[in-house]
Amino acid sequence: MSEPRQAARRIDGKAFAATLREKIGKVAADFAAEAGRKPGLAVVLVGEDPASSVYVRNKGKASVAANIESFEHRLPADTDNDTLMALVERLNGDPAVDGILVQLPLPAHLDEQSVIAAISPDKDVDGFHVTNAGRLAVGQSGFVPCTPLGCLMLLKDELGDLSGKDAVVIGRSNIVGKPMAQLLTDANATVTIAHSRTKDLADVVRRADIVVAAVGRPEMIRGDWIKPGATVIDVGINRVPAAEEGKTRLVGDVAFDEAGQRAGAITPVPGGVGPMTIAVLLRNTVVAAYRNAGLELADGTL
Ligand SMILES: Nc1nc2c(c(=O)[nH]1)N[C@@H](CN(C=O)c1ccc(C(=O)N[C@@H](CCC(=O)O)C(=O)O)cc1)CN2
Ligand SMILES: [Mg+2]
Repeated sequence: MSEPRQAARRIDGKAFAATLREKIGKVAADFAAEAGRKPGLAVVLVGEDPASSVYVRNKGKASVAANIESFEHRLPADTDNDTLMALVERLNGDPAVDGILVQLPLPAHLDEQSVIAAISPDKDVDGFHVTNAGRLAVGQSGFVPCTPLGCLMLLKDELGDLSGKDAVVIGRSNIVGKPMAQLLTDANATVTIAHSRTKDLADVVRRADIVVAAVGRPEMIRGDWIKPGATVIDVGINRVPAAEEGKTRLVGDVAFDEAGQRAGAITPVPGGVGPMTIAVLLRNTVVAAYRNAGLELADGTL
């Protein structure tokens, strides 16, 4: 008779992010002592989307706690492209601002791509500018999008060397799936990118030692798709109706309870990948500050 399986280890992204933020705070203080000013992060929010408002507020609070100057710009929902571009241009030229972030999604009448393109690549701490996407693709140093870099940090902490591991990334967005696949490839994993047209997705996932789910569909990845012992990173944040009338709850793209019976380790939602996004944003901002000030930050410090 086979032994009942041990439940998967829960990868505590919240705790990992807290430790990282503390380290970033110390490096930011060192920067301030050397440069005579704190690193600066400008966050731009257009409109009043409730979730975006919370994320922007959290970014501001996390910045201040990590010795980073926070510049918050809240613009009305009917802001036009020219006004937004003029603000981005002003921030590009502001020496107190090391990082610029425009909170997404933007209202539908604004063109996200042209706004991202207007941000100076050297202040693009989200890593969304084509210049930074290109730098990542060809192995030059630039800014890497926060969510996939946070996932890589959790994976390395959990597994150590990723060399030769079979990894599947489910989702091919410019913000998560594509950069995630690039980072895993650079870490010498063997990477498959799966998406909505992938045939026999369950079988593709069953071969993987590492599963990164970033599809935006609640609990789509089922427990019996998971190879026993695999490491599962769930990027999904989906709000679904809760059992109690009128309430909602957050779930990932992975059916957590099922997958937790087979995985070796798994990130929860909430408390897994989400908190890493903001911690890595602060990290990228401090790195930007050192670069923009022409100061040396030793490799591997952050
Ligand atoms: N310009 C950007 N826009 C957006 C990004 C981004 O990285 N840059 N990412 C998301 C939103 N986001 C940060 O902006 C973000 C999302 C979720 C979390 C997080 O910590 N989530 C918690 C749960 C939160 C909740 O209870 O609702 C978790 O997963 O534990 C942080 C940041 C889209 N836009
Ligand atoms: Mg649009």
